Amino acid sequence: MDVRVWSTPLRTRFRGIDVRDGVLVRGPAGWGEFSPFWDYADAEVTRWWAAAVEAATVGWPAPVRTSVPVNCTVPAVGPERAHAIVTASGCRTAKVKVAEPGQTDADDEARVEAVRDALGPGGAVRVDANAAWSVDRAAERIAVLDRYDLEYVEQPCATVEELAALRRRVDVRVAADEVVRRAVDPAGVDLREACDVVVLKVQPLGGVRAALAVAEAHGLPCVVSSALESSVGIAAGVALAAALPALPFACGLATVALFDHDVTSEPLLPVDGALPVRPVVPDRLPAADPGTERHWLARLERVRAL
Ligand SMILES: O=C(O)CCC(=O)c1ccccc1C(=O)O
Ligand SMILES: [Mg+2]
Repeated sequence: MDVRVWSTPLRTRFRGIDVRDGVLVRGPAGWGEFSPFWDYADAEVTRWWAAAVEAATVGWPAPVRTSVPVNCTVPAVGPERAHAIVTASGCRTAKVKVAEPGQTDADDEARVEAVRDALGPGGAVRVDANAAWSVDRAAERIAVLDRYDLEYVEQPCATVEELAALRRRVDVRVAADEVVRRAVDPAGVDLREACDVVVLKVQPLGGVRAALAVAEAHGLPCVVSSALESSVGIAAGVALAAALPALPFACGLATVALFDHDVTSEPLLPVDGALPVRPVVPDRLPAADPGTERHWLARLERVRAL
């Protein structure tokens, strides 16, 4: 298998990282991406590797749509940057990071207000708290942020039980992300009382087919989101979104906009708020330094041996 390592700075710090890197592998069906974050242990990333193997060896199920509506992703930046990110994206839906460590409630409010202002009343604003809040805190914060009209709140609390308790107390839809993708058995998690929307990510769930099975098991509306992949990994997310029987919400697949460099001369960036369903050819990999290269090849070797 052809293996290539890539690395790029991010335009804005996201999820505590400033540089994103990973591996692309080529097989008979095309290119696959293996790019688990460095804080994931080997045992947790075998599903990420399975996603790359699927893309490279068998490809993906047939699409039922030709384009995928997407949201722009607004990191924990100030209100002016937030406004500019939304406007530049051309998207009608924005996902705003909130509850970032080191920031205040006022920072979140200013960011969400700026995003609502940039979108106008016809756009959709969702927030992602990445499991930061207790049930009480979440109820309080959601009441405040919903003054700007929220489409949903993603992973406001850490556990399924907390999400269910919160959901009884708020009117805003709840989306489940970490409780699904970090579960030992993502299809087996009992989400019935816990959420209104399920977030699906191709690499953490083990590929497009595995993610489709998770969607079917839960029988809830799904949003496909990225794990901050290069355009090769985003193409797998687009394939999943394009194969889902229903797609009622915009997907979180516009994250190549957060990269300084992509792996291709034709990045999967939104046009009029949507991504096309098309193959991606990695013809312009941003080279990784020798140390990063060695770390990825060693990690890949260890994970393939599991
Ligand atoms: O959903 C989006 O808009 C972008 C993807 C995203 O937020 C994300 C990207 C990498 C790791 C975690 C997350 C997350 O949804 O929490
Ligand atoms: Mg999330």
